[in-house]
Amino acid sequence: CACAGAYLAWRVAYALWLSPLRNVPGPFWARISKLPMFLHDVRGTEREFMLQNCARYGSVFVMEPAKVAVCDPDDCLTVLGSHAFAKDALYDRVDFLEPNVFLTRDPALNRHRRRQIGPALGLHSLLRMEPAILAAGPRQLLAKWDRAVAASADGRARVCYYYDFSLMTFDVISSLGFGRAHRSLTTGDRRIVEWVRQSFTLMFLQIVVPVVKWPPLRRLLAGPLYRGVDEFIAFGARAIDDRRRTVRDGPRPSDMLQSFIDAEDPESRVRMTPAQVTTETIITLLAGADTSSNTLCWTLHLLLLHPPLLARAVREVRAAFAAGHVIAFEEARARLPFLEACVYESMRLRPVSGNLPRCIPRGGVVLQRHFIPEGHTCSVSIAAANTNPAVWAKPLVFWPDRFLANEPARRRMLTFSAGVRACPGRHLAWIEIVTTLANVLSAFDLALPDDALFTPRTLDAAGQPETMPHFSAITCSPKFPDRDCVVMVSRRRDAASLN
Ligand code: HEM
Repeated sequence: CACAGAYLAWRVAYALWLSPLRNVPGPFWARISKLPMFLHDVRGTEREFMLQNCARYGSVFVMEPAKVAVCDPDDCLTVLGSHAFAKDALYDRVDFLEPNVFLTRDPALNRHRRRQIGPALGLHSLLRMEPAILAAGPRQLLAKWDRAVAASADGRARVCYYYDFSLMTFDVISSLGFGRAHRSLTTGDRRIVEWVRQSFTLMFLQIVVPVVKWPPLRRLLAGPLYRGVDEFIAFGARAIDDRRRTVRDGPRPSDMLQSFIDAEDPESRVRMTPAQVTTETIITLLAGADTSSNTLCWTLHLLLLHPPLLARAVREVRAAFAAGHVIAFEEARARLPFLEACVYESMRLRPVSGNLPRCIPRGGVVLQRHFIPEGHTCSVSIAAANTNPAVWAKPLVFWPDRFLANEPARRRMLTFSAGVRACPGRHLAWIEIVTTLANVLSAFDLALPDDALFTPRTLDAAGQPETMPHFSAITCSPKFPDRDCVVMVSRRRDAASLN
């Protein structure tokens, strides 16, 4: 007890008088221990921690004894802009996947791999894959909702869009990455979804409780997870074998799998091994499926909470496209500026990406006039930067018009990160999100159910419609999707009758 007291006294004395961060503002307990942040992480309230402390202490504050939060958009660009701010050493703890583009902290490997996978994820190449994206994405979703409406007693189906968006985005990336049509949204086959969940859980455990990696304990503590991941990797390897056999006698499909197999780093002329191809495909699923589907959920939720904006988006879609026309991405981009602005605004206000932890490089850095020395870490808070009142007018209001014909505002929105490790999957995400929303608004009328808890009339302290609770882990997702992500769907009426 005496030892614990002495240790605590030393921690307090160090934090208040000796720490290089002693003059940086921040909550008292965060200076003393990592525990407050850890508790926010496990409770999924990291976003609140960042927003509240940014409002209270400013754009740089102490979030752990040797770590600062970065909430000013220009500072975020400084940190994200160069490989000098390497990813946090925590990423090294994950060892069940080959070194890959997402987890690696090595700038050389990251650049090399981005040159290999980049072309497949570029807009031109994705537009060639668009028929497959639309088939696994919006077309599949529309067909499912059509069947639900047809089966309903009164032409109004009650749909939980959280699960449907989630299965749909898994189907899109699985189809492109494993080389055959995946239709879990239609068939209910959740094998790949389960494997992805197991991979996420194992990743989390390896980072937080690294003892699960110790061979005598790994099967005991996390046996099913390791088995699931092994099956996932074997599944990817089979997909590559199958593809090699089929292209021997037939045409080369233009999908992500083929692009990854053929990808060659233009500098080193090196291609990926089959194991690397599988790992990168798994990484795109981990990085790209939940992020895209949760963004769809937040956008639809926000539109349902703002009926005049929803009606405006519907009018725009129906004025631009005839009923029954399946809207493709380039068409949507050219003719649906307001819908696009709604997606930007939802990504700004409800970014699904969490904090991005980085190491302070040699020589340290000055952020908001505070010198942060090397050996410390920082965490870019996308949520706080995207709502920083120094940059954004009415930061907590859902106001899509701010993004209409406003390129500088679009560039300030950090949801896909920025700089050297910015999201390489953003074009695929945009294609999925915009084509899904455009086609849904074209085909169906949407309304909140009578028992909805969050409606345009339930207002928060700032007088804005209160949004559903969320859980921030790797992405920020709805906390009670069965209760809060429900919509009544019916076939479209005349757009003119919408208010
Ligand atoms: C709305 C959807 C998405 C959002 C908001 C999003 C956001 C992000 C963010 C913030 C990062 C940086 C992470 C960090 O530095 O730790 C990132 C990286 C990454 N994302 Fe996305 N992403 C989305 C969709 C996708 C999709 C669809 C794919 C794949 C097709 C993808 C693949 C990746 C990869 C591979 C990285 C790692 C890049 C690197 O470290 O060099 N993402 N994403």
